[in-house]
Amino acid sequence: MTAVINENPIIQVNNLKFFYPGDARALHGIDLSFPEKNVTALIGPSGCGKSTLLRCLNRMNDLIDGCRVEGEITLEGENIYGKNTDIIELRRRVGMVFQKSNPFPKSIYENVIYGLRIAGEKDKKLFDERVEKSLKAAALWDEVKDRLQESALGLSGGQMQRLCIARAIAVNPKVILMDEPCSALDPKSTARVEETIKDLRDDFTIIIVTHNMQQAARVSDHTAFLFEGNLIEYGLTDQLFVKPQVKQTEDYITGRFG
Ligand SMILES: Nc1ncnc2c1ncn2[C@@H]1O[C@H](COP(=O)(O)OP(=O)(O)OP(=O)(O)O)[C@@H](O)[C@H]1O
Repeated sequence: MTAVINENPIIQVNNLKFFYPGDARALHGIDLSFPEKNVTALIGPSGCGKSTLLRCLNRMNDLIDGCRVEGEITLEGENIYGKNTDIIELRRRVGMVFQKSNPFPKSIYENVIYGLRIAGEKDKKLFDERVEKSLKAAALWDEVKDRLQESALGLSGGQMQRLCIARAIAVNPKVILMDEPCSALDPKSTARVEETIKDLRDDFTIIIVTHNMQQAARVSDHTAFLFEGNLIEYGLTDQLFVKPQVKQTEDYITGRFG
């Protein structure tokens, strides 16, 4: 199914096909546009291609030897699979938060400014500003402001995940990709991260993969439902969950399969 939501799209996916090594096709020609400063959820049963699609958006799949991409993805109008794409700059503009938080064995402060340091930045005043701003945006500042020089590994699981969000924010991305960011968290930490995601939509475009349909319904503005490498339905989250247009979507969200 082709779905286009022309509400200031920041990313456009055009006829995207993705093949794992051995020509195993995981995406069969996806057309989808992600509106700016919105939260879009990718849902669907295990193996439907959610993570593959997400990882195409900042070329994380390039790390897999022998994979192949066909079609086009544009970020602010530019083809990210073009010959002249600077991958490091692409991943600065399209950051990523993983399923399992992955803070570095460094201080909280150093974790947040990590991306700035590797980009060659040395300005201490800018570091200080960026640490405060990013931790505030990730709703972690109040909990850590008095122990910024302590190891990030001493934080709780939920705090570590919000630190990873702060680390992604610190390099001023346009888009933040999140792959099951709450799946390793308890319900209270999940609620904090979900609140954070909702707050971030004022400044960033968020694309989140989730197995949890309640979570998609709580945090996202738009939802895309994938099945066996195809986009089945895409629309406003409220409409998709209340009045799905396609029988397969209805069957999935009502728990008939999945
Ligand atoms: N590195 C890989 N090499 C080969 N095939 C892969 C690889 N990663 C995923 N696949 C296959 O691609 C298809 C899509 O996988 P993907 O991980 O994108 O699905 P998903 O919807 O995110 O699933 P889940 O919800 O279980 O994480 C599956 O058939 C999967 O087995």
